[in-house]
Amino acid sequence: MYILSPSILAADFKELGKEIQTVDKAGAQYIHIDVMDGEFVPSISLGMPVISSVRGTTKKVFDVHLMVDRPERYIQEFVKCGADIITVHAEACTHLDRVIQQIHDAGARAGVALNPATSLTALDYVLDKVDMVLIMTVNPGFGGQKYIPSCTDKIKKLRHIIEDRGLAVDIEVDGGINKDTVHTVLSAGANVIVAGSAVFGEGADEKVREFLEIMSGYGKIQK
Ligand SMILES: O=C(CO)[C@H](O)[C@H](O)COP(=O)(O)O
Ligand SMILES: [Fe+2]
Repeated sequence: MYILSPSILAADFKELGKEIQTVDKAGAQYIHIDVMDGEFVPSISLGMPVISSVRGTTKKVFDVHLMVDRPERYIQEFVKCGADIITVHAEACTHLDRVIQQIHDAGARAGVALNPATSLTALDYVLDKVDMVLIMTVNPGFGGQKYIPSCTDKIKKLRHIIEDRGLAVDIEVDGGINKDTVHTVLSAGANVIVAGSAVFGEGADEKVREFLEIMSGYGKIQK
């Protein structure tokens, strides 16, 4: 099933609730929320109070991408403020297996993100324990960057591994996804599409519909 997860990093923060409702009404199934700590990545974005305050604006899935060192410190709090999926970076966790367990114990779905330079082998012993893998298609930390072409092969390889092992793990892609690059990642095997700067701005509702229309050419769209 194909899912669109607009990244609010590119939204107008003074109208955040309305921006979320616009993409919700247009059919986006997830809302992608980027949390940056100024340590794991250079920038600082937003945290729990913002997530709590927009939680009431939509019933859609909050897809929280933690670009945070040692995320085990915050899992329970993010679930409490409304996260439905929590994705942690393999590079930020000393005990990745334990953090995945912690996310599930807190009642959320668990994702693991890999930076462009991180090998798929980081997933060898956890792939059967996660709900989603996030393949970063830019170096994390900022919106509006260019898609890194070497990530395409990684998405393809991961799709083969998931199929070979008979698993039902979603492949999310994040960074530089627009109406051109989305074809590349969909053909490679991604099924959860994050897009920030290609969605928010003028006509966000129309852009969501355009993405969903493209995605429907590859398979069933999740309702
Ligand atoms: O995780 C992220 C950055 O680290 C964002 O989700 C991503 O960059 C989305 O922005 P864009 O679609 O503009 O590239
Ligand atoms: Fe993200």
